[in-house]
Amino acid sequence: MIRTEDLHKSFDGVEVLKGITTEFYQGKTNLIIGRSGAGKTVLLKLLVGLFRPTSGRVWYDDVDLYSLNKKQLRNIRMQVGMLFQGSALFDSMTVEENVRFPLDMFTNKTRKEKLDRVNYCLERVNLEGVNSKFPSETSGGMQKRVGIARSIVLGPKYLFCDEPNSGLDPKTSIVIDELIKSITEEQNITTVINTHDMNSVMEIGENIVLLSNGQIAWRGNKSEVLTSDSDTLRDFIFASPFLQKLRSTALEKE
Ligand SMILES: Nc1ncnc2c1ncn2[C@@H]1O[C@H](COP(=O)(O)OP(=O)(O)OP(=O)(O)O)[C@@H](O)[C@H]1O
Repeated sequence: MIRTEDLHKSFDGVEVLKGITTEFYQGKTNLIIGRSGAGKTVLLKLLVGLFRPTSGRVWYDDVDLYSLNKKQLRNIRMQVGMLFQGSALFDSMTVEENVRFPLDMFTNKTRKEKLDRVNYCLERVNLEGVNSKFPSETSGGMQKRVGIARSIVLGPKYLFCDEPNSGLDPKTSIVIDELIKSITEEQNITTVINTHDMNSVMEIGENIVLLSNGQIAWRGNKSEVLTSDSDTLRDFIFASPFLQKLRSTALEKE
């Protein structure tokens, strides 16, 4: 589990996060949602340790992230997988080399052990046999799956995904969402996903944190979305008249 405790973050005196206290559960897909500028990326960066909070704490289970020295931080980082927006693959490396990269960086495994692990992860994302292709020779959805294989190659306890569906069509997005959810469950990972995607909210929203103006405006799961009486949530999720009508119809049928 990851827990934040009264997290504040300011830039040049402007407060962007105003006291975030919440929990992200193990074995679940935890979603951070909210309008542009709400503070989602800043929160994700604080969770990963890319920014320091102005005040407050981030707990990885019983470890206080911002009290760690460099060596302890490196140990925690080895337990963290990251899936970046746009996949962030190295263009000059093959798929195999991309997925192997964290193993080369952080482990002393033999070449054979690394290859076995890479092949296992590629198989897990249904990409066996593409080892020698370059990212430019694969589709956006395949690149995303290579990114997922790379993010799980070290067997992370914690997985952070920044807009995993950006640039993907709705069907491929669902495939990626389902893949992240099933890997999260099967490997009991604490997965935190920053997303704008309403399909993701309704498909894999097991613990949803809605940020608005740097604060938590609502928290719940996908089945609570439809019936919530939070105005902020309703304005965000059911932004179009079409979706508002769909919601009213669903509520009438209850
Ligand atoms: N490094 C920074 N320095 C100064 N201000 C920043 C910095 N990073 C973010 N901000 C500000 O923090 C606020 C929240 O930004 P953030 O990127 O977290 O929003 P977001 O919810 O992720 O939006 P989007 O969905 O558009 O990515 C914005 O007003 C932004 O300008």
